Amino acid sequence: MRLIPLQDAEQGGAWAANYIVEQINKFNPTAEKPFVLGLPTGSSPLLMYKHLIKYFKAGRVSFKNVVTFNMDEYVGIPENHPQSYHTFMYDNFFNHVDINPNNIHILNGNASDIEKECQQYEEKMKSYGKVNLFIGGVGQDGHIAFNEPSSSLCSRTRIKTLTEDTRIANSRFFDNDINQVPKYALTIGVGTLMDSEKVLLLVFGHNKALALQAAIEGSVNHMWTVSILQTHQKAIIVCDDPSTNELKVKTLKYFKQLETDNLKVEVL
Ligand SMILES: N[C@@H]1[C@@H](O)[C@H](O)[C@@H](COP(=O)(O)O)O[C@@H]1O
Repeated sequence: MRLIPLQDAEQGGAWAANYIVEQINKFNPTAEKPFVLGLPTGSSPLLMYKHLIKYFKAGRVSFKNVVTFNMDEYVGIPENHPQSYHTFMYDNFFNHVDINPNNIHILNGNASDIEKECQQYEEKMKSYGKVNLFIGGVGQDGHIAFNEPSSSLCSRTRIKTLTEDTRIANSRFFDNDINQVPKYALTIGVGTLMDSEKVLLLVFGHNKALALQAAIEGSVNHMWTVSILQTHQKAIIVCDDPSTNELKVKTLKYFKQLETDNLKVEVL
């Protein structure tokens, strides 16, 4: 696993956006052979999207031949609800770039047959071969997508019950009222994420320090689903300074030395 310890979320967002641009351009996608990109929501990727839009407008990247799959979506709120992940993605990214709407995939949390919806999502992903790069965040309890503690580390796309911790954390988007936060979500599984060719996680803020420690220094454990990335061949975690609070000084020093040449951020 690579750890990219940067100063703040601004640098982290720019680093991740540059990495995505580089990966897409290197792949040289076409309509027949698109680049498949997995995408997250939440506050962690906001600056990354901001930079991606800027790089698109500067002509550094095109999303014309990029196919996207989102990680998750709430169950039981309308697609056009201000806090749905559909709304988030169009407002913060899709409406500002040249992506073909037919190439956008987001789970339908209002599907009448949830099981079928999840199975078709998996099949659609497989129809492209694999996801080339999945971007993610992490919850305070170490969840990736909505794979809450004790999720099977081999899980596939399915419905999950959100923990109280997650609902409290996400209530900041719902007038600080936990009762407005949906109880369920559809989410890709841990296994689904692990099938991606590359995974890049964004971890920012002191409230993510325990999750980052579990991810880097802990043992692989279903109570911290993020820890499974230790068994992925090509995983990168981009983090800011406050999120490293629980790491050993030695651990942080080691990664900083390893990545000396890669910690310069091009915020164009
Ligand atoms: N399902 C999402 C996760 O995919 C995300 O990683 C997490 C952290 O969000 P934030 O980046 O806002 O801290 O929130 C939600 O629970």
